[in-house]
Amino acid sequence: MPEPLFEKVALIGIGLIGSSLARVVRREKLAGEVVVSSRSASTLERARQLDLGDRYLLDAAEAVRDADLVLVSVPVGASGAVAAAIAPSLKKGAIVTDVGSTKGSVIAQMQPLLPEHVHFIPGHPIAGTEDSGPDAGFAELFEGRWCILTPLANTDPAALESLTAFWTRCGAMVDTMDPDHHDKVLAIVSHLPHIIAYNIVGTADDLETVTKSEVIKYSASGFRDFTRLAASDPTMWRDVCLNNSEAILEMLARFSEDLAALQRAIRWRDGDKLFDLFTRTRAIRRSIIEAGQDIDVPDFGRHARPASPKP
Ligand SMILES: NC(=O)C1=CN([C@@H]2O[C@H](COP(=O)(O)OP(=O)(O)OC[C@H]3O[C@@H](n4cnc5c(N)ncnc54)[C@H](O)[C@@H]3O)[C@@H](O)[C@H]2O)C=CC1
Ligand SMILES: O=C(O)C(=O)Cc1ccc(O)cc1
Repeated sequence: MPEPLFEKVALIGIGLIGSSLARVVRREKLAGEVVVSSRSASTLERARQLDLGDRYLLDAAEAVRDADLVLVSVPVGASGAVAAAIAPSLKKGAIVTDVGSTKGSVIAQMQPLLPEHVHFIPGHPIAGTEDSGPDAGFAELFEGRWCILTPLANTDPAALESLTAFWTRCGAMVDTMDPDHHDKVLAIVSHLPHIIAYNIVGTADDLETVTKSEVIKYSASGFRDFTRLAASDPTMWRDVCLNNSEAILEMLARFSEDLAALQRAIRWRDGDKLFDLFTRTRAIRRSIIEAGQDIDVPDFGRHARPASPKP
């Protein structure tokens, strides 16, 4: 049987991502002891009912005491407050990591507050759903998905190796990346799609000439796909927008320019232009499927395990 990778793991935040980590850590026996901490007593009680850990503490500072691995899974805007709370009780040599969707801002908030005697290695699993809270998590969430680590200039290679081994045992494939580059890449592949979804669903909701019941009744699958993303957690996405604003605004500017070009092609009945764009974008979808990254998020959370990644 494989050895636990860490003696004590502390989970700060036990929502979709924290609880998925708790479940996979338990299933794969990656830790001798799992300590769960949450800001709210009701969430902590729910985590206890779901049997997500060995101990449950409202006090994050108490939870991280003696922990070898600290996993921070809170909205990115709360990263600084969590770092301030846990800093005084972190064990020498502990690995502190996070799962936040933005990296530059999380590093700016946490790094200055964490003691030099810990290994801070920011991270981001590219895996999730539109649901939130401890009931929403599942052990298979990270299977076949990428986890991006953004080590800092002085990151200890042995600590990076341990964290890489951890994510690999959670089922993920690990890549390392510069934090600024991470924020640019994620702005286009994740943050903009959510913003576009929030916007189109908001526009439909605001229409005067089409009623809300018509939007619901006749929603084609294209619109329904947008509503899934637009149902994502408001706190989390407010924080993503405010904490990666530079990259998001840069990508939105590009997006708006390209949308204006598309609008122009429609107005001037430039069928060739439309056909060329739609052909190019169809090829992207096919490449995603070939790469085995076409996991159907709405289904695998609730009904079935994800398909194994293709080699
Ligand atoms: N939901 C998703 O699909 C993904 C989310 N992420 C990132 O993971 C992190 C957690 O997201 P989820 O688990 O989805 O959120 P969630 O809403 O399901 O859980 C958030 C947890 O953080 C706690 N929390 C909220 N505000 C807090 C505060 N001010 N101080 C301390 N704790 C606080 C909540 O009590 C809860 O336990 C976020 O940074 C998000 O950007 C990363 C990948 C995917
Ligand atoms: O639900 C979806 O389609 C997602 O895109 C999930 C997701 C949300 C945020 C992340 O930082 C990573 C993955």
